Amino acid sequence: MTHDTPFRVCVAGASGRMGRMLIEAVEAADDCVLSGALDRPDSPALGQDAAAFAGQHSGVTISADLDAALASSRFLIDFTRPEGTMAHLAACVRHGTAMVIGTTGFSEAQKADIAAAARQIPIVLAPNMSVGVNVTLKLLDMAARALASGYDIEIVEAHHRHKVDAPSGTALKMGEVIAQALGRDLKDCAVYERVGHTGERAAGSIGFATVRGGDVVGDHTVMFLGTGERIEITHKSSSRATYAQGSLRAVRFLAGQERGLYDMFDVLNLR
Ligand SMILES: NC(=O)C1=CN([C@@H]2O[C@H](COP(=O)(O)OP(=O)(O)OC[C@H]3O[C@@H](n4cnc5c(N)ncnc54)[C@H](OP(=O)(O)O)[C@@H]3O)[C@@H](O)[C@H]2O)C=CC1
Ligand SMILES: O=C(O)C1=N[C@H](C(=O)O)C[C@H](O)C1
Repeated sequence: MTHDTPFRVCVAGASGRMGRMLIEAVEAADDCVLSGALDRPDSPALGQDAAAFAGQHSGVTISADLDAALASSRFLIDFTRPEGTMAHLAACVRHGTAMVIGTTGFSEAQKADIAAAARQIPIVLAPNMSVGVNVTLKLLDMAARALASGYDIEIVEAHHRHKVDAPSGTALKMGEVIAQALGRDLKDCAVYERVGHTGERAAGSIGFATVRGGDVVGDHTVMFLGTGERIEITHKSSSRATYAQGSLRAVRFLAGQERGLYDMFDVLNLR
């Protein structure tokens, strides 16, 4: 698929935290135009101008009419909830619309459905669109290989009080990258909670801890805990703009793809 600029971009979850950030980013980008803004049928935002929250006028009205929005769009950026994304996915396949999916919390079956849809349309799926987090994933791969024995690995993440899934998609991806670097399967070594008489730490496990509160945009720390020393690799987001800018890089990348499932390593040439 190749597309002429400006890229016609529809944003799902238009009145959400990320939806608003994405609408501002699309409006500000020279090579993109906002062609649709979607929200749920019961959303109080329906009928409003998509940029009204910022005191601006985009000329695009927030609607729940998926087919109408996709008919005039070549790309859908979706940061909603898994059930929303799955409904949008089916419609994008019908319309041949490329998708950037930032939603987290998918089940294994939902991930398989996304991979199946990517046989027909191009999709970028990533739990974190920021350049910094994706570079951090590469650092973690290197650290895990170098510290493969003698170091216990724990992943701690913190997010705002409104986040509904845990651990974060980013923390899970960090766990997957580390497990893969160590030749393990995260499913076999992840420990998601500890309470009561837990016994000693299981050798080779990867532990997760979740903090929720306030307006934390997104903090992730991976600890490699050895004897006599520990290494901590931390990424902290201070603005959602980095996720929005990463999403627009994904749109530009998808403009050159016919079909297939990609992630931000593909977009950022980090593979
Ligand atoms: N990949 C990345 O870089 C990032 C990923 N995320 C992920 O993006 C997602 C959204 O985060 P955030 O913007 O903070 O969440 P918000 O709750 O602020 O926004 C979600 C939006 O999606 C809408 N929505 C919810 N359910 C559905 C549905 N079933 N169908 C259609 N629309 C729906 C909401 O509408 P309503 O308000 O009416 O419910 C709202 O407009 C989360 O999964 C989060 O983890 C977040 C930041 C970065
Ligand atoms: O819900 C959020 O806010 C975020 N979600 C993503 C995740 O689950 O990893 C990315 C980022 O951490 C912000």
